[in-house]
Formats: sequence, C-alpha cells, structure tokens
Amino acid sequence: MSSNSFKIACIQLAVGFNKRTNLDRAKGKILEAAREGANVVVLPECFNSPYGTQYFAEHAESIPEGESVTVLSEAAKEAKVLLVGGELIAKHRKIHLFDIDIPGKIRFQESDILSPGNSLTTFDTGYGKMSIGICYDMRFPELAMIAARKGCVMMIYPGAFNMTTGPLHWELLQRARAVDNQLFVATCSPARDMDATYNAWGHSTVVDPSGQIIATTEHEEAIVYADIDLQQLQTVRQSIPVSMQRRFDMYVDVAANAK
Ligand SMILES: NC(=O)CCC(=O)C(=O)O
Repeated sequence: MSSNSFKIACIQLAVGFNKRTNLDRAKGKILEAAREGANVVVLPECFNSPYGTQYFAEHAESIPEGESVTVLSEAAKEAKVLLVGGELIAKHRKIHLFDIDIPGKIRFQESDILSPGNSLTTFDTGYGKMSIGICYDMRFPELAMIAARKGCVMMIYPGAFNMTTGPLHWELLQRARAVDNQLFVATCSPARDMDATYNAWGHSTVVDPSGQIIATTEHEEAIVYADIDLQQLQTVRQSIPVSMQRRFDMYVDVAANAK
C-alpha cells in the first residue's frame, strides 16, 4: 500500500579527497535529514570522491562489499529512510557517459575511465515507483519517458553539472523532464568547491509535475527539502492529458530511423 505523500531531502554535500571523511559527513547529513522528517534522502553523484576521472579508480569499490555501501546502508537503516546513494534496493549505472568538448570552456571524457551501464533502473518504494538517472543521463528524454510510462512518479538525478553547462541547462533540463512526463524530478549536486579541479554548479532542486520548482538552493553545502504530494500527479495528468494523447503511431521510428 503506497503512501500518498513524503518528504524528500537532497543533500548538496561538500565533498573532499578523503573517502572516509566524505562518508562520515554524508552519514551525519542523512541523520540530520531524517530528524527533519525526510523519508527519501538523495546524495549527489560522486559523494565519496571529488568529481574527476583522475579520482575515480582510487575511490571505486565493489558493490555491495565496499565501505561506502556498508556505511550508507547502516545510515539508511538507522535513519529509517530510503537512500539514493546507499543501495541495495536497486543499482543504477550511468547509461550516458559525460563526454563533451566546449572549446575554451570545458572538456570532459568520462569514457577514458568508465564504461556505461546498459539498463534502465526503476524500483518500487512505499511511495510509488521511482527511477534514477545520473547527471548526463538527464539530457536524454527517452529515459525519463520510458520510466514515466512504466508508472514512475519521480525521476531522481544525482548529478554534478559545472559552471558552463549548469547555468545554461541544469534547471531547464529538469523542468523539461518533469513537464514532458508529468512526474516529479529531484536533482542532487555536490556543493561547489572552487579549489577543486571541477567546480560543480550546485543548485540541487525539486520540480513538480507541472514543471514548477518547489525547492532549490545556491551552490554551498545545504539540504534541500520538499514535501511531495502524489495527488498532484493525477491533477496535472488529468488537466493536460498528454500521456493519453501521444501519437506513437507517428513516431514509432525514432530508433529505427536513428543514424
Ligand atoms: N557529471 C556529469 O555527467 C556532468 C554532466 C554535465 O555537466 C552536463 O552538462 O550534461
């Protein structure tokens, strides 16, 4: 039996080089969010490591044996929350790797060191079905659309946009995914560290199914809370019933015609 409302907390964590320090800090914030009444808690992309291909190998772990899963599973149990970052109801591997080159601004090649996941992740919770995408995954509307059509009430994107693409696209993309699919969208970034090699945009946010931002923050460490009322899904979906009006007969072949 699903509950019709819940409180989500997106922890915009200050992340440094030391994995254990990061995990302890994350655990403290998870417990703080639980004390504030959060039921679902989200950590950013790369919560145990700075974001940068040079750090990934050193901070990587096996799942579920690794230190991060152990610490965060304990934190989730102690806080009695559903934790995105903690495991192990579901495991999502980033499907679209962040390989971009904006001349004079930013070049990043995740594929130098990472391989992509190959499956969409959805999982049942006491608050309805949810789906995860990681950061660059948010640019691909197909993922969120499939999740919505599988009955998801929320897309959660742990992410780490930057100072070039953040101001351009971070808010736009999450509002677009919410409006396209009439579901809630939550994003969670690390806090910005101007001494790091990659400066995260921050601005962790929660968007409702009509595309409105219901909670957000700037770039410092913060916890963003939002009360989610799932009744809103019905209201929005009945008022503008795009999911019933789609003409899949007209676009059957995005995939078949793809070059
Ligand atoms: N970590 C990422 O995938 C970054 C994605 C990003 O910044 C973008 O613009 O997309």
